[in-house]
Amino acid sequence: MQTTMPLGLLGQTPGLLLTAMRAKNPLVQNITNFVAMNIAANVMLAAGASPAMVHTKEEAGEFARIAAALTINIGTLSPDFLAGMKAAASAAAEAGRPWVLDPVAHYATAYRRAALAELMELRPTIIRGNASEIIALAGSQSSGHGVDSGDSVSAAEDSAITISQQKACVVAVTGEVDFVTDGRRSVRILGGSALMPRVTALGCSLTCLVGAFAATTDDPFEATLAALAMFAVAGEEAAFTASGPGFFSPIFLDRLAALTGETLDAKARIVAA
Ligand SMILES: Nc1ncnc2c1ncn2[C@@H]1O[C@H](COP(=O)(O)OP(=O)(O)OP(=O)(O)O)[C@@H](O)[C@H]1O
Ligand SMILES: Cc1ncsc1CCO
Ligand SMILES: [Mg+2]
Repeated sequence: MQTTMPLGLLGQTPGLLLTAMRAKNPLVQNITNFVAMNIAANVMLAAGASPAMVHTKEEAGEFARIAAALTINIGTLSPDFLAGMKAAASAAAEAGRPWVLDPVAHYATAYRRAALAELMELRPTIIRGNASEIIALAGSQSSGHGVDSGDSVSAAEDSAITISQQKACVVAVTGEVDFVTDGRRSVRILGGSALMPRVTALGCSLTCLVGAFAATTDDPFEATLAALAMFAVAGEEAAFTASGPGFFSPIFLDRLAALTGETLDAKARIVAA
């Protein structure tokens, strides 16, 4: 691991957590969007987790009591999805399970803004978004266009720290260089590929994978760091052979599946922020 972080800051390295995650094969409930459902499930299976896309209000709360972690993504929101999200997040919190929020384009419409405010009341363990989403979540002016970011991660770092301290949660901002903070510890993760934002729903899939790691350790900061490092290394490796976004997707799945804990720790580039 190429890290300048003081060793004492990391209890479990991303590689150790990857090995532990695969051994556990955690059942993760994902209430995600229609665009992401298939790719996110494939990403999780390739990485070594057990995804279940269960969202309707009649069963989402009941299922959250069975699952080891829950992820919620507002990308293609509807009243039924929102009711399922609220039931599941409440049940996860009651059962002491971690839940991860992906606030896709929450700034775009009044309906999304109101829904996100309701979900924030249910206290996510981890929030993962792109730079525009995190800047807007802190109440600042962002330049997002639809679901895509128009801001740099570096411009979102202060917002991420503010949110993590005010809401007592881990916040991850992804982009060319990722940033993760729990309000006390902050790191940047280098790697990935410029092809990744040209394939839809990889960020949404990463949110689901964060859930799998959050089911593996009691430290949501280290869980988030491990999932982001796994994407960074597999993405960088996939880009060596991918000719464009089309072939990147299947090669990326193969790299996720082939990545060992040892290789992850050897190749991860994590820098204290
Ligand atoms: N320019 C880039 N260079 C390297 N990696 C990148 C780049 N842009 C994004 N990534 C990586 O792509 C993954 C998805 O992050 P991104 O910020 O694109 O999510 P997102 O905008 O929420 O995506 P979506 O909404 O389409 O799911 C992360 O692992 C991130 O590190
Ligand atoms: C393209 C798109 N539209 C709503 S959600 C989604 C997936 C990427 O966020
Ligand atoms: Mg997104």
